[in-house]
Order: sequence, then C-alpha cells, then structure tokens
Amino acid sequence: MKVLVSDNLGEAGIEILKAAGLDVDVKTGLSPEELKAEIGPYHALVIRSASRVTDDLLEAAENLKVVGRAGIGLDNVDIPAATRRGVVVMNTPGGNVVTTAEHAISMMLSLSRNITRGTASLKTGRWDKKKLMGREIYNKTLGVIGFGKIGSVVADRARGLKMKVLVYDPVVQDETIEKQGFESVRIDELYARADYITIHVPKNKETANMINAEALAKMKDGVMLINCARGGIVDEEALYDALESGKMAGAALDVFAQEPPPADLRLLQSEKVILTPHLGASTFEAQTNVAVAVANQIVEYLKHNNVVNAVNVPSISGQALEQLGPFIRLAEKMGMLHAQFMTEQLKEINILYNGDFFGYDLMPVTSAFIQGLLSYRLGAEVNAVNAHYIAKEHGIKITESSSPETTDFLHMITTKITGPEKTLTVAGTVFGKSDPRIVRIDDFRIEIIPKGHLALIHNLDEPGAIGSIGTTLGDHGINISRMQVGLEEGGEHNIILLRTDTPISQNVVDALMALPKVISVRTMEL
Ligand SMILES: NC(=O)c1ccc[n+]([C@@H]2O[C@H](COP(=O)([O-])OP(=O)(O)OC[C@H]3O[C@@H](n4cnc5c(N)ncnc54)[C@H](O)[C@@H]3O)[C@@H](O)[C@H]2O)c1
Ligand SMILES: O=C(O)CC[C@@H](O)C(=O)O
Repeated sequence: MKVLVSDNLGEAGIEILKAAGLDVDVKTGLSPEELKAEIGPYHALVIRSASRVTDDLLEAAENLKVVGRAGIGLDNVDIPAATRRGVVVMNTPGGNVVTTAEHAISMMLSLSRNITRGTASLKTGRWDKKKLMGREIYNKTLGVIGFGKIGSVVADRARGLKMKVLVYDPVVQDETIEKQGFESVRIDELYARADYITIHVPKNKETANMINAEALAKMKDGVMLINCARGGIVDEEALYDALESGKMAGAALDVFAQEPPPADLRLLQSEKVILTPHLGASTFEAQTNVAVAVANQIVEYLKHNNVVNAVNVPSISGQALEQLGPFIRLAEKMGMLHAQFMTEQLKEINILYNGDFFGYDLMPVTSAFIQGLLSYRLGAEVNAVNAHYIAKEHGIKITESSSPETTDFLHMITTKITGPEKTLTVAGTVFGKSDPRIVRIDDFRIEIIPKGHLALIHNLDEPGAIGSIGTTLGDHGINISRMQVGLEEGGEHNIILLRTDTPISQNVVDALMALPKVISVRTMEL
C-alpha cells in the first residue's frame, strides 16, 4: 500500500507509517496539477491545510482509499466528493487543541502589551515607550464565541489569568458552561460586555462573516478581537474600518479569508493588527500529536479496516469494533444474500435490530448491510463510506429501527427488502462472540453459516425428492457439507438449504431443475 504525504508532517508520523510496512513518499509543495499527476498509485493521502483535495483531484486518485488530515480543519477537502467516491476522510481532533488555545491567549497578551509593535519599532532604532502604553487583562472580560474543544481551553486559561469569562455557544447547554464556572450569555450581550472577544467556531454558512460591520457596531468601544479559528468568519474590510474609526482598539489574526492574504489587504497596513501565518497549531508538541494520530489512523484503516475519526463514515474503534465487528460481517453477508435472491428493482430496505447492542450506534452495521447488498450489483466501488449515498442516489428508502426486546436470540438483525412485486426477509444472529448465522429466510427457519457455496431448492414434499437431489449433486462430483430441510407454510413444498464444498455450476442447476420433484433452484456465493 502506498501513502503520499503532500504537506509537512511530523517525522514521528512518517516513522509509524513506514514501520507498518507502508510505502511512504513525502512530496510537499506540489501545485494542484502536480498533485493530480502524482496521486494515481496512492492508497492514502496525508495532508495538512496546504493541499486541496478537490473532486478533480479525487477523479485522478483511482486507488485512493483514505485522506488523513493531520489537524482539525477540513475546508480544503471536498468531503461530499470523497464520500461519493468511497474515500474515507479522517482528521485528528484533539491533537492541537491546547496549542491553538495557547496561541489565542498569546495573541491576546501580545496585543494588550504591544509586543510586536515594540519589537518592530526597536528594530528600526526607535524607543517608543510612551506611544506603546498597554493594558492589563486582569479583571477584564473575555467573550469566548464557541465553547468546543479549543474555546473551552481558552476560557479555562483566561480564568487562570483572573479574567471574567463570558461564553456564547448556541449548541452547548447553559448548565454545561455554568458548571465549568463561566457565564453563558446571548451573543449581543457578549458583544456589549466583552473587553476582548476570541473566536473558536467552525467556519460554516452560519459563521461565515458573522463578525461583520453590524456585529462590530454592537461591541464595546475599545474592544480587542482575536481570531485563531478560520478566515472568513471575520469580515476583514469591516474589521479594518472598525480599527481605523477607533471603535476597535486592536485585532489579532492567525487566519485569513485567503491564505496567504493578498498583499493589498488593507488590514496588513494597520498598526493595530498583529498577525501570524496560520500558526495556531504550529508547535512541536501539537505537530507530533497530530502526525502520530493521523499515521496510526491510516495504518488502522489500511491494514485492519478500522475507521477512526472519520468525518464521512461512522467511525468505530476499540471495544466497539470488538463487539460490533461480528455483526458488521454478518450484515454484509446478509446484504449479499438478499442481492442474490432479489433480482428485481429495490424499493425499500428495513432493518430491525432486536436486543441490546451494547449501546453502540448501529450505523456501521447498517452501512455494511447496504454495502453487501449494493456491491453485489454495482461492483466494488460501493463501500461502507458511500453505501448510504449510493442507495439514496438509486431512490432506495432505508429505515432502521431497534428494540431492546429479544426474540429467539440475544441479538437479532432482521432485514426486509421490498421490490415492486416481492419482499424478502432475512434474519441473522451471532452465536457466542463471533459466530455469524443466518437464522431465517422468509418463513423458513434455518441455521446456516453465511459462507461459501449455498443453494436453496424448493421441491415437492414427496418421497425420493431429497435423495434425487443428493444423487444428482454426487453424480457431478459435488459434496454436500451441510443440508437443512424445512417445510414451507401450507405444507406442500420443502425448502432445502445446501452448503457445498465447490460451486454449483449452471449445468448442475439445469440437471437439478430437470428432476421431476424440484420446483426451483437458487445458488448463492457468500
Ligand atoms: N488556527 C489554527 O491553526 C487552528 C487549529 C485548530 C483548530 N482551528 C479552528 O478552531 C475552530 C474551533 O475548533 P474546535 O476544535 O474547538 O472545534 P469544536 O467543534 O470542538 O468547537 C466548535 C464550537 O463552536 C460552536 N459553534 C458552532 N456554531 C456557532 C455559532 N454560530 N456561534 C457560537 N458557537 C458556535 C459549536 O457548538 C462548538 O461547541 C475551528 O474553526 C477550527 O478549524 C484553528
Ligand atoms: O495544519 C495546520 O497548521 C493548521 C491546523 C489547524 O488549522 C487545524 O484545522 O487543525
């Protein structure tokens, strides 16, 4: 398996990839065209924020299975396009949280005490002691917008500096914020009361340009703003105007609408602005953390099919994988079984989970079922990442429900496929810790390991029927390793489920069909 590292990645991560036996190439600073020309043979792409993973790039990435972002932000990745093409996109939340929070605090302190302006003026031979009068942050009010991983660390560090902290986050409950000792307020109150405002929200439709002229007008005179989140959350022109008018006393920016910012960006000329070139996550510690995390995640996925921290497929890891893994494998086989039975158009998929599935989200199991079902018809491009998407694209309705009630088994998955004319129900369970079994096909109760060559035969419930089937298979050199016979509801037909050591070819099916007591034969490969 080949891994391309197209942005700077901590050495520790590269070592992990190599130690896992992966073939690693580090090629940084490639233009989009160069990256497109290189990507073809690679199975994994490791990026930070410089490489752009566009639909166009993905089209050329014919072997790509996973994009790993050493860091959090994924605004340089076309996630829907990756999903459509079955490429897992993963990031490493957590690894650079403290570092970025510390950067925001550093920016606030630097801004308050004119550290950068003092440095610059001294280097030009000046002694601007009077001009560069600062302000204390002690007892001042910090408004934190976004109380996620980074915002909550910033709030905690600010408390340590004896600041009063106000928090605005429409998602986090007031009680959660208050329990941690901070005051939860609405946004306008934060604007009205804060001496410093620091932004820690993701950039999305709602937050793009959220700090615009209107928001700036609501802020306290002399406020200072820190943005170590994403460029484009702050309207750079409106910010420049607020600084020029004296409404705002200073701003610290680590991120820009365009990176690097254009040389004619007016903000670059303002004395009241301090700037860093997206350095929020740039410490040795954070880069080691994210490099190690992304490398381990890629190894887990490429070598063990274990998806960790993915943003476009339900992630599963550790204990969850141990407990759900057998059900995931069972569900995929059940999907394959359905696909071979139900040859008509698919309209609807219903999945019912009975029993206690250890409290886990069962989405990975459902995805595996859909993957098994659709990949049989549509080929290997259907995988757990894009299975839901492809089903939706084909107009197939999917409903999933679960009930803690157990039936005949501790855990049971019942899947029903509806086509224009027929329905098919298949149920399965796992015996012990990892022994999958199909236990029902429509009303036929069975117990079969979903593996190998199977045949389902309908025959008349008359003496000699089963014997003639066994003899015909034997005449063609096919050994039956397992046979189950059931009586269909109503009693006229038998259903025989056979497992054979070798596949049953079409000429054998024809020979079976020629037997007077055989009504139908369907073979399956699981
Ligand atoms: N400068 C850097 O190098 C650097 C490094 C890491 C992360 N980041 C950026 O920092 C930001 C925060 O990262 P995080 O890991 O803390 O994310 P997170 O997902 O843990 O937290 C984001 C928080 O913002 C809240 N939020 C969403 N919309 C909001 C809105 N309209 N108003 C107020 N709150 C809102 C969410 O509820 C969530 O609690 C992201 O934009 C991330 O890309 C930058
Ligand atoms: O890789 C970087 O330096 C950017 C980090 C940061 O913006 C992130 O989103 O994790």
